[in-house]
Amino acid sequence: MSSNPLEIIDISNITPTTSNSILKSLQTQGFLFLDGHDFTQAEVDHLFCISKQFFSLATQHKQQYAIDSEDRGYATFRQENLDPDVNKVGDPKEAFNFGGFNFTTGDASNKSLPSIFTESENKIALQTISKKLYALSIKVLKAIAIALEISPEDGGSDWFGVRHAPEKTSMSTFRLLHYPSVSSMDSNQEIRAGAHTDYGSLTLLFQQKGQEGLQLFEPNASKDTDGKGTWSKVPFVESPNADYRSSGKAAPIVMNIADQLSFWTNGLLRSTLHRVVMPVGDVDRYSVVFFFDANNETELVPIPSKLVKESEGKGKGIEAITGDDGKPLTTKEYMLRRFKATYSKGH
Ligand SMILES: O=C(O)CCC(=O)C(=O)O
Ligand SMILES: [Fe+2]
Repeated sequence: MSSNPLEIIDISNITPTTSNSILKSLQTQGFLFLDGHDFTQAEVDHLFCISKQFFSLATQHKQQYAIDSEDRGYATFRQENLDPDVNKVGDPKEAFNFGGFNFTTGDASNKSLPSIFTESENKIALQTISKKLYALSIKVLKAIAIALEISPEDGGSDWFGVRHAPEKTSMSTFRLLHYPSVSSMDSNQEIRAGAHTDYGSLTLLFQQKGQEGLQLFEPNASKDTDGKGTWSKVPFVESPNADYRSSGKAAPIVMNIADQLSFWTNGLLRSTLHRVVMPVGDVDRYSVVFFFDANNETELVPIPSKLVKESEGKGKGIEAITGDDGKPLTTKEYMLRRFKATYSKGH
């Protein structure tokens, strides 16, 4: 197994120690592995099976569900470009986005869905997974609120919870991704997903053994790099907990901080640059990503925390994204700005 640069944190119980370890990893690397979640391996296998079946459909069929202005639906090969300054032809991948969630039911509100996602067993699996992803994200945000010592008068450990209410609209997106193998592409391209930071609150990611390629950028990770930083591989890891492995729990889930949580904390938490590179062998990569965002009208204002106050002016703070009129942007306004720059062919 390749070496792992990230902490693996068990979040089955949110204690002050767990909360502080989460905060520390998110301050230094912006990435970590979550263990002690309640996803089973069978559930994750089913999810990847649904994904594979969808992507194996004819392109013409998939394009009937073309991505819309709300970022929902199918993005075809090379439609998305996460690093347009460097990549002129778009990323060599395809994706399907579910959005407009009601997390109390787990239902997305895409205008139409291919039948593979609505067949009863698959539909129930997708609803269950969406609800679990919501619950896991809220749990992590609660731990972050505890570590940030937000006082009860200011909202306490529910500070994030009220801004990520399950039934209120948000831009949260559940995304299936497929990066075709090199041979099927006949290309020398090395990057599968260009370098970028994510846009919302936090991101959760499932990947499969033998299909690695995700890398994160670590500034000044090594003295050899002249202060420029290095790209570190994010491997697939098994749980270090033998009970979890033997009881059929899924492997630890990759988690990273996205831009808005970085803004909210005056840059105390790092929204880390990451990318996906080609694998060593000739393999496809399937990954599943959950981008979790605050409710649409949430204003991007600093979190009432002493730690956040102390980092004012030190990191990428709110001032970097306030509108020209000096008013704070809302979550949705910020997301729409970023989407505009990401799609090479538009929606
Ligand atoms: O496929 C992956 O591992 C990462 C994808 C990603 O970073 C993204 O879609 O934002
Ligand atoms: Fe990303």
